Amino acid sequence: MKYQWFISPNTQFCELPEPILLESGEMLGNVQVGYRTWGKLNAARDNAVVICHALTGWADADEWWEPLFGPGRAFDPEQDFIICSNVLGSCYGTTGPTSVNPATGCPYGPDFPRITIRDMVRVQAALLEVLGVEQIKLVVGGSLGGMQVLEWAILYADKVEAIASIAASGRHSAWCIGLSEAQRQAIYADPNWRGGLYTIDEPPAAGLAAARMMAMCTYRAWGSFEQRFSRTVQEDGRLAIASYLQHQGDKLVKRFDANTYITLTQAMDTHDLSRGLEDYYKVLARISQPASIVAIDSDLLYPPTEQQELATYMPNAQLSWLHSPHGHDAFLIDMEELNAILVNFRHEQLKRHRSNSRVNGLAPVVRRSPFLF
Ligand SMILES: CC(=O)SCCNC(=O)CCNC(=O)[C@H](O)C(C)(C)COP(=O)(O)OP(=O)(O)OC[C@H]1O[C@@H](n2cnc3c(N)ncnc32)[C@H](O)[C@@H]1OP(=O)(O)O
Ligand SMILES: N[C@@H](CCO)C(=O)O
Repeated sequence: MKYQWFISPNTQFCELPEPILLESGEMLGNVQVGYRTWGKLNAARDNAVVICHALTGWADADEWWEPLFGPGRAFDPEQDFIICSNVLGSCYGTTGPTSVNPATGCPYGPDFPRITIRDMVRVQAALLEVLGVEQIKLVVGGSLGGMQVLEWAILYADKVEAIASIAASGRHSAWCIGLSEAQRQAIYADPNWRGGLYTIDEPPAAGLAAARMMAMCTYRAWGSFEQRFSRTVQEDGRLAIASYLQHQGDKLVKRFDANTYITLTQAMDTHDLSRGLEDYYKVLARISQPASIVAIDSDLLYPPTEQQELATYMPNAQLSWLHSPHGHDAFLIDMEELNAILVNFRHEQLKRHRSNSRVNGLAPVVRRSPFLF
């Protein structure tokens, strides 16, 4: 089987001018970022909307969040300068385990450094610096994207005007870490894994497929599987649910890399907004931007209690419910409902901005410090 990287022809690339100091203390040089933009940066350089993607996502947000784009929708290229970049450590155009390590001339593979959500956000911030963005209207994302959103609010508090974090938590739970570890062990158990030093023609496909099958069960919900598959047996004799999961596993293997899966799930496991700072609840209290916290009522992976906690301790947060039978992945499925939540939040943000401008007079345009943290 041939590995196929799906990097869309629309992807743009940026070589970051400076190395990135990772949270581990390691310097990562020659960082390339794969990204997309829609709309134009305005003269004040303050109309940016940053979209952060989920675990196996990529920069083409107008594909996987297509109904959220357009006039009057959550993201309007006539008004917004919308940016979505592939995360650090991924295999869709940004430096990660499949990239060539300049020190060896070979792909990093398992030697790619351990990274964190903060490292991902610092890479995004460095890209925005290159693009000339001064101020960000909104940072938005679901799942892994939602974790990045929350880190953005803390790391770049002076740049970020509002956030929308969907189906995410402020620190990865034991439940999530346990599920991720089981998925990684499935990859390690594949004889082709070879400590991560597999070849492009013999990847640990069975292990990665099994990991995806486990993950898919956590991205959906009991009711949605019952409704869709029940105990149906297909003409080929397989249970429909088994056949569906096998299909999802095979599909991921054709578009994703096992070392990348390990790198990104390990990064998610480091997620804790309070790491190296102070008490977790005090850190949540620091997030003072207007925040839309979206909970999916059927989410088994990041259950609503986690978003309720975020909204309780973040001083300007509002909790919205995405009612769906589909579980965690509802933010990629029930997009009209999600769009309505985000449109409503953005309208309120605009009203607040206008009434502040009336009270205070128009704020002068101030040249702010660069994005470097
Ligand atoms: C925010 C982000 O950045 S993430 C970026 C977007 N993420 C992704 O695209 C990740 C991968 N995709 C997904 O997670 C999902 O496909 C979603 C959430 C995007 C969409 O979910 P859904 O529309 O419910 O797709 P669903 O889970 O039903 O899968 C449909 C597939 O299963 C197949 N399928 C359905 N039933 C069966 C069955 N019994 N046996 C075999 N295959 C089956 C369908 O034929 C279809 O195949 P295809 O995708 O190859 O055309
Ligand atoms: N379905 C998402 C992961 C869950 O957020 C993805 O494949 O990226």
